[in-house]
Amino acid sequence: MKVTVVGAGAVGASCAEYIAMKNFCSEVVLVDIKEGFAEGKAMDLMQTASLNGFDTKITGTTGDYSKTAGSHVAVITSGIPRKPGMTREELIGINAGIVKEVTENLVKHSPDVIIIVVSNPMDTMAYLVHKTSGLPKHRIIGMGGALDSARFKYRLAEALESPISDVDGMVIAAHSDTGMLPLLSKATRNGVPVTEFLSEEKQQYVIEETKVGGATLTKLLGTSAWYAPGAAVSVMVQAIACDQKKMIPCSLMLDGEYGESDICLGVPAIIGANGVERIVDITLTEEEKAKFAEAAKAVREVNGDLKF
Ligand SMILES: NC(=O)c1ccc[n+]([C@@H]2O[C@H](COP(=O)([O-])OP(=O)(O)OC[C@H]3O[C@@H](n4cnc5c(N)ncnc54)[C@H](O)[C@@H]3O)[C@@H](O)[C@H]2O)c1
Ligand SMILES: O=C(O)C[C@H](O)C(=O)O
Repeated sequence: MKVTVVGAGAVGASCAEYIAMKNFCSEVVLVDIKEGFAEGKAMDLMQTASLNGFDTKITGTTGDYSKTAGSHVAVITSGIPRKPGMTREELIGINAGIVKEVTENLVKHSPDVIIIVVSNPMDTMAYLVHKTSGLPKHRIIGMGGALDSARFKYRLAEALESPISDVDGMVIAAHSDTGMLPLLSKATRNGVPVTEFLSEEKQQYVIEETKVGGATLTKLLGTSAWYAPGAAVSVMVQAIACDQKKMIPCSLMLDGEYGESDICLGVPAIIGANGVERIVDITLTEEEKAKFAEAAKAVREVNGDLKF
């Protein structure tokens, strides 16, 4: 299994590191536009191989996409991250051009590739990849829900004062400060609804902290997060590489599912060797349905700013 990661910055390098450490891929190719940067990151990571005990070969290239030929999976992390006080949507002006160009280069050299889109605003960037790549829809997957769900579980465990391994939960809808939908109604502690343990006030705290999870870290770090995003991508790549048929919320092109069409939004899906094996239709409460529709409306407005 050959994986390309475009953008050797904070998220791209973290993603390459987690993929290598889990030892399920033969090769990871890092690509960046900054001269020598991907080569340097690849060399540094390869010098951890004997220390961390992995055999994955990591190489780097400055924009030579012929080195990515025959990739099974490609992860797009190229583009600028937000600074404190910004929204993800404000990145569209610079990132749309980068994502479009990168997509064209990837597909040219790996026509059978499955693309995982990370660059923000992610739901809109995933939509852009659909509109410009010509790839079938099961081979384009936006990463947001896997990360947001991990943050939801972190906040749930904090509120429950429980180990994170006791907690399960999922976030769907948009990967944005306002459009995220943490499904509190379905979150559990060892199979018991978390609503049985948490006061109304604590439930609201968990929801609000989850939704602004990325903004909170951006304020603390001065740039956006990378460890959990890298780990989330590695889980998705592993689900494809090992045909795990794992249920992961991902931003996918909808065609009537959840009442929406011609938009990429976070929904639960089975991820395996073919990329998206199927979208899972779960029952939402009336309030959740309304919030999903509201998130779709906001993402559609941002999509309207795209020029193809
Ligand atoms: N979807 C998510 O959950 C999620 C999570 C974290 C970050 N992000 C997004 O991922 C993106 C990257 O974040 P980061 O922290 O790694 O930023 P970063 O600045 O550390 O890295 C981005 C890299 O992209 C490279 N790049 C720019 N244009 C390129 C091009 N045309 N071809 C190849 N490489 C190019 C840059 O040189 C840089 O090294 C941002 O847009 C950020 O908002 C998304
Ligand atoms: O918050 C950001 O801008 C980056 C990313 O989308 C995240 O959620 O960490």
